Formats: sequence, structure tokens, C-alpha cells
Amino acid sequence: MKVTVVGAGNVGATCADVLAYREIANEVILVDIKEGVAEGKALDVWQKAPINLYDTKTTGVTNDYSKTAGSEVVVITSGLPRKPGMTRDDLIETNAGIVKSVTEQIIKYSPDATIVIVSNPLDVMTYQAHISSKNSRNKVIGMAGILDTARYRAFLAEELNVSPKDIQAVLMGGHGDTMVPLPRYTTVGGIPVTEMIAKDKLDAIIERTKFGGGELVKLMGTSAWYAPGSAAAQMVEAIVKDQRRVFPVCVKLEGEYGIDDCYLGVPVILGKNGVEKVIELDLNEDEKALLEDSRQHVKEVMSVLDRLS
Ligand SMILES: NC(=O)c1ccc[n+]([C@@H]2O[C@H](COP(=O)([O-])OP(=O)(O)OC[C@H]3O[C@@H](n4cnc5c(N)ncnc54)[C@H](O)[C@@H]3O)[C@@H](O)[C@H]2O)c1
Ligand SMILES: O=C(O)C[C@H](O)C(=O)O
Repeated sequence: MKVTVVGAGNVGATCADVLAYREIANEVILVDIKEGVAEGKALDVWQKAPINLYDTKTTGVTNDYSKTAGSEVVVITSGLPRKPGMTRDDLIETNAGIVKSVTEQIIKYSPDATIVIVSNPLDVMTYQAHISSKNSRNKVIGMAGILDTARYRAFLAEELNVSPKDIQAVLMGGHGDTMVPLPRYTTVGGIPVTEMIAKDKLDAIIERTKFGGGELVKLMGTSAWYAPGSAAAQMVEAIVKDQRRVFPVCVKLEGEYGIDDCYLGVPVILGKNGVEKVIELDLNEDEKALLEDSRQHVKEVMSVLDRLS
């Protein structure tokens, strides 16, 4: 099956590479607006195949969406990344235009594709893609929760000196500083994390996770790509293999958690139809208040998008 990745920059190229070397798709199409970039990176990934032993066909194109026709999943990473001193929301004006035009092209050639948005500001770019594609909410979703949760799990593994494989967790809310940590739902090999770590240390890890993207922007002058690219590929895998994995995913809420018409990260079951089910956790009052803060923030940025269009 065919998967398209739009944007052959840091995140898009990483995602295409993971899709290829892990043989998640049979065919990967990489698209960029900059002449030759997607072609070059796709060729590089293909030339790695005899070394790393995979046979996923990888093709790059400059703006030729006819080559993306019939894609089962499309990952959209095109858009500006932030620089130090910027928030993700500062990217809205430029990236909304890019996500809109890319989504319109994609849907022309792959009307049934599930679209996975990566471009920032994530929740609102997912909203933009939903408006532009007019597809059902289960098929227009955003990647952030897997990444935010992975950061939290990695920090915990480091602190507890255990394998990251054994940390299970879920975070909710928008992709930003208002994300909603859920230590109550975090386990270490099945043991509640609260039995393994002091509260002040856990609080510090939660705080670091909230600003995890910014930490990397400060270090590198641009945003992260290895974990984001892998996280997007993991969502693609769950969809194309109909794995029914349980992940936090950005999706339009339609009454779940008492929230309507807002894009937020929530735990879902991800399978061949995209979001198969939104899982509703029984949040306590503190968690509900944090989710409400997150909703208000995302709604404000959604209204900026409404004013722009
Ligand atoms: N959701 C997340 O968790 C997450 C994580 C990391 C990055 N991001 C976001 O992903 C986006 C990409 O980040 P990056 O580091 O790969 O940036 P990058 O600059 O390395 O790559 C972006 C690519 O998009 C291309 N592009 C721009 N306009 C295009 C268009 N109209 N059509 C096709 N391609 C176009 C550019 O030429 C460039 O190659 C940013 O908005 C960033 O903030 C999100
Ligand atoms: O921080 C960013 O701007 C990119 C991305 O959203 C991230 O969390 O790494």
C-alpha cells in the first residue's frame, strides 16, 4: 500500500525513512515544494535499502500530486518550524496557508486517505485540514500525543533507570504548554508510577515534558525531528496494519469529555478507519480543570484561524 509524506524537511524525511526501513508501506511518495529536495532524499532512502535490507519503493516529487494518487495515508509535515523565542502559535499564518493548499491537492488525488497532520500549531492545523478536506473527523487527525508521551516516558525512564519500553503513559489536551499530564494513568511495568518516584521529581518531569519541544528548539535553533518523524510513522503503521493501537491522538471532539467542536489530544483506538473510537477517561476535578484550560487555549487559536480565512 501507498503512503505519501508531504514536506521533505527534517520531520517529513525522517518519517519517510522510518516508513521505508521498517517496511510499514510498500510505496512511499515524498513531496516538497523545493525543487529536487524530495527527489534527493527519497533516492538517499532508497540507496540505504541494500544496506539495511528493505524493499519499500521510495519516490520523491516536486509538487506533482498526481504521483500521490491512491494513497491510503498522507502525513502532512509541510510548513515552517519555530525558531528560539517563538511559540508554535506564531506559525499559524504561514502554515495555515500551506496546510490548506496541500490538503486540497491531496484530497483531489486520494479522496479516501486518512490525513495525519504534523505541522504546527498542531491542533489548529488539524482543524484547517478538516475544513479543507471536508473528510469525516476520524480521517483527519493530528500527531502530538505520541511525541509528548514519549518525552514523558523517556524522562521517567532516565530518572528511574529503567527501560523506556516499560513505561506506559497517556497525556491529553492540546500540543503545547497546556497539555494535560495524567500520572494516575502512568505505570512502570504495570506498577503505578506514583509508587516508584517522589512527587517533586514527578512534577519536575511533567513540567519538563510540557516544554519538551521548546527545550530542543533552544538547543538546536529549530525543532525536533527524530521522535516526531517516528511518532507519525507509528500512527501510519497502526492505520495501514489495522492494529487498533491505543494512542493519544488529536481529533475533533464531538461531545466527548463534554467538549464540542474542538481539536484536542485524547486517547483513541487507531485502526484502518483512522480513529475507530475515542476513549473517554473518567477524569477527576483537577484533570478536568486542566483539560478545560487546554480547550480554551486551542479554541482561541482556532478563532484566529477563522479570522484569517
Ligand atoms: N506535531 C508535532 O509534534 C511536531 C513535531 C515537530 C515538528 N512539527 C512541525 O512540523 C513542521 C515541519 O517541521 P520540520 O522540522 O520538518 O521543518 P523543515 O523546515 O525541516 O521542513 C518543512 C518542509 O516543508 C516544505 N514545504 C513548505 N511549504 C510547502 C508546500 N506548500 N508544499 C510542500 N512542501 C512544503 C519545505 O520546503 C520544507 O522542506 C513544522 O511546522 C513544525 O513545527 C510538529
Ligand atoms: O516544539 C516545536 O515547535 C515542534 C514540536 O511541536 C515539538 O514538540 O517538538
